[in-house]
Amino acid sequence: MQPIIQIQGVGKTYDSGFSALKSIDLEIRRGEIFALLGPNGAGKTTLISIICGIVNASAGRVLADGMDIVQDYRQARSLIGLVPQELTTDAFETVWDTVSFSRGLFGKPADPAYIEKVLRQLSLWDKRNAKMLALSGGMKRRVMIAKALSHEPSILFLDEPTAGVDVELRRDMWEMVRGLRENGVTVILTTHYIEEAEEMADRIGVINRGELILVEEKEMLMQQLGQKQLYLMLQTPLDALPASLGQYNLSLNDEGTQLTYTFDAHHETSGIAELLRSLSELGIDLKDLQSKQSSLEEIFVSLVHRPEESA
Ligand SMILES: Nc1ncnc2c1ncn2[C@@H]1O[C@H](COP(=O)(O)OP(=O)(O)OP(=O)(O)O)[C@@H](O)[C@H]1O
Repeated sequence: MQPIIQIQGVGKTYDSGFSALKSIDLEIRRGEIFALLGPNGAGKTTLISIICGIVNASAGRVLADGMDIVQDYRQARSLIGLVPQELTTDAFETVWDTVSFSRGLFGKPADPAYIEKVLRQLSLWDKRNAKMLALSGGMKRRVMIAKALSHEPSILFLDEPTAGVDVELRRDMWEMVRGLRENGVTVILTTHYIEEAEEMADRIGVINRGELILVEEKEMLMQQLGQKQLYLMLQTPLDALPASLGQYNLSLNDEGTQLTYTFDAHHETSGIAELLRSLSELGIDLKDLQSKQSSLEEIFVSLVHRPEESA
């Protein structure tokens, strides 16, 4: 199946001479949730803006459902909904008018039943006659999503959708994004919340300093990273690991004062209970213990802070 978005050799050098994107090649699959993860200034917004026709690429091309976003701009753009980072609405307009007007901008005939459905989905129905200025920040953000969905796009871009929103709204957004995917909408979100990518995405792309440094299935990433460590601080230092603990994946550190037990976080039984029993049988007393999950965060941090780049 043809990818819904094909990004081919896309580069961007701003007028200032700053090279924000090097040469990006990426294909977005139909119906997936793709998270573009990267630190501030990595180039996420620039890439999205190019795909949405807001910023011109300096090199390369982008196809949306096979259509060139420059040559076939109108057709390609009508497939795309964009929820930008900044809230841009007319303060004195009502929610209903704002969202209906957006639909009109794409040349779609009015469809009050569809607008109602979107507003209800986003828990905005009760607020339909409220003026934008009277809404809370979270509600305004919901309106931005409603606007982006108003013309029934098959691709939705969410640029930092949950930056600065409360936990409840974040959950609602995730719920909504999943609902959209069930209806066949492809969702591309940018985030620097690793938790968000972990929770939502089918695939993850990591972008740093204008380069796409990794694109991977989330499950694969999590499997590779699905290790957990348990640190056991000992009352009395050990000279060496007792032979009877050989069955456990253990290492002795910090001059014999700490045992590190590594286990598979996805395995049903961690082996922790047995290990603690074995230690107790050997008379090894613990001062403290701590567990740590190796997470997407770690791979992300290690990827974006590669030693050769920090030099
Ligand atoms: N119009 C512009 N002129 C010059 N440089 C720009 C312009 N717009 C963005 N940049 C620079 O390009 C780089 C990438 O910016 P971009 O907004 O794409 O990053 P981002 O990954 O979306 O970051 P954030 O998470 O902070 O939104 C940054 O260094 C930014 O300062």
